[in-house]
Amino acid sequence: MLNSYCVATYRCFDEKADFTKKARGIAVGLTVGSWTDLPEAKKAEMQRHLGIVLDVQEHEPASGAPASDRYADIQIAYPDANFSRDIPALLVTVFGKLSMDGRIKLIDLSFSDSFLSAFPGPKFGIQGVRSLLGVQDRPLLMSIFKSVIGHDLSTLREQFYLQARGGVDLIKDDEILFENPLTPIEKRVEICMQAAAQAEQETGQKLLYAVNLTGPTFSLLDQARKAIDAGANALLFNVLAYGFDVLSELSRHPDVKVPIMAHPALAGAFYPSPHHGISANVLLGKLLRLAGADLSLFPSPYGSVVMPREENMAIKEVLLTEKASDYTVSTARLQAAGALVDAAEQRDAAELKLKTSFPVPSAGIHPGLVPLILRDFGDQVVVNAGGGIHGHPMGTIAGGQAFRQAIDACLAGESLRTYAERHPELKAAIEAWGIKE
Ligand SMILES: CSCCC(=O)C(=O)COP(=O)(O)O
Repeated sequence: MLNSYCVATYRCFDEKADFTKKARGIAVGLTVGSWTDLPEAKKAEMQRHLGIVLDVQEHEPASGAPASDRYADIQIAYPDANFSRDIPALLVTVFGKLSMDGRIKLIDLSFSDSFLSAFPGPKFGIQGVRSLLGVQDRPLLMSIFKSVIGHDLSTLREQFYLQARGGVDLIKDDEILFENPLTPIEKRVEICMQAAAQAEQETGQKLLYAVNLTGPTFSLLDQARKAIDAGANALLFNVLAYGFDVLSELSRHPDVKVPIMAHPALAGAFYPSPHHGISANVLLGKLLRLAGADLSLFPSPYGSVVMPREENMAIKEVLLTEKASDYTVSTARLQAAGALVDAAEQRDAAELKLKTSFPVPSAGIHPGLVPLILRDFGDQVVVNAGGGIHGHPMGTIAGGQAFRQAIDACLAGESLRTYAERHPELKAAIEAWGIKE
């Protein structure tokens, strides 16, 4: 019987393992359990459930490096017949027990067309977010609420207004602001949207406010409805504390009519080790886009909490790509490895049906980093800052303005330093934080 397959790529470290044997062990162990001991008749029956080794690339340690650096990149194809069309089932299949079995990291995932088509992906995507804001021709700017715990609604309103007046396109809640008696979600949305309307009258600029959707899982949809009914036009969600499936269910729900911004809280427990966990491009890229995040936040290579640049570029690539081949594995490749492929289910489509998601490199961002951000990410990026806006020597409004000026300077092809001669807010920001080139 024919089949379709999702493919996991692992980096596996071992000083002396037979990696080909290890790969076969994974392919059989995580699918049918045992193979060589099965009678022939049973093998025929189980064939469509059997994992297949697609590739094993061994890498010996460089000269002078310790033997423990020896590793192999192993690719295994898993039959879709073994799991339901949801992210928990896929993750438990390909990296459930295996994630605890030695020095092994999940470094990539590809999907069959059949699996992919179970996911609508981002409801808005980059184009949808841009249309809501009416901004098509430049990178977006986001500001983060800071010092929100223990403050009341009027303080929050004031903080929101100052951020909005600085010319930011989006404002997000701090991820540590939960449901609380001082600033409950509907009240928070109400006063912040009033401040947004006031600022819009003065600046002519639209704004999205991503309110933090928190609480027990089963009450999240009601919380989202409450926030949206109160006027929320975006949601912030701490995806990894809940799981990808919770995002997936929320984002596809018809009542959730606003973009969802995924916060990376807890991601450091998964991606930074070279030997364990899930790589950043899978965790904060492919899986978030599949689960429906319209925007994905992650640490940048330039600021305070850093992620290596190549990992940032890999996340960007998978959030922005429109090529189906970046998310799928080719039918021919599977067939060459002996897989019994159903070409209609696997399908080699040219274009990915998922909308693109905005990359949001974050943490410790100040105006002097804007040239680097735009060099690496181009126009399809959200420049995001908390301290880099509120900590501006001339205040929060000037903080937003300095960022907008830095973006304008880059788009005009002018250096920040010369642009700053005519823009005091940018000048003050550069004096405070410098420029990184
Ligand atoms: C680690 S990525 C998330 C960034 C974030 O949520 C944040 O609050 C960053 O604030 P900052 O003052 O460093 O811009």
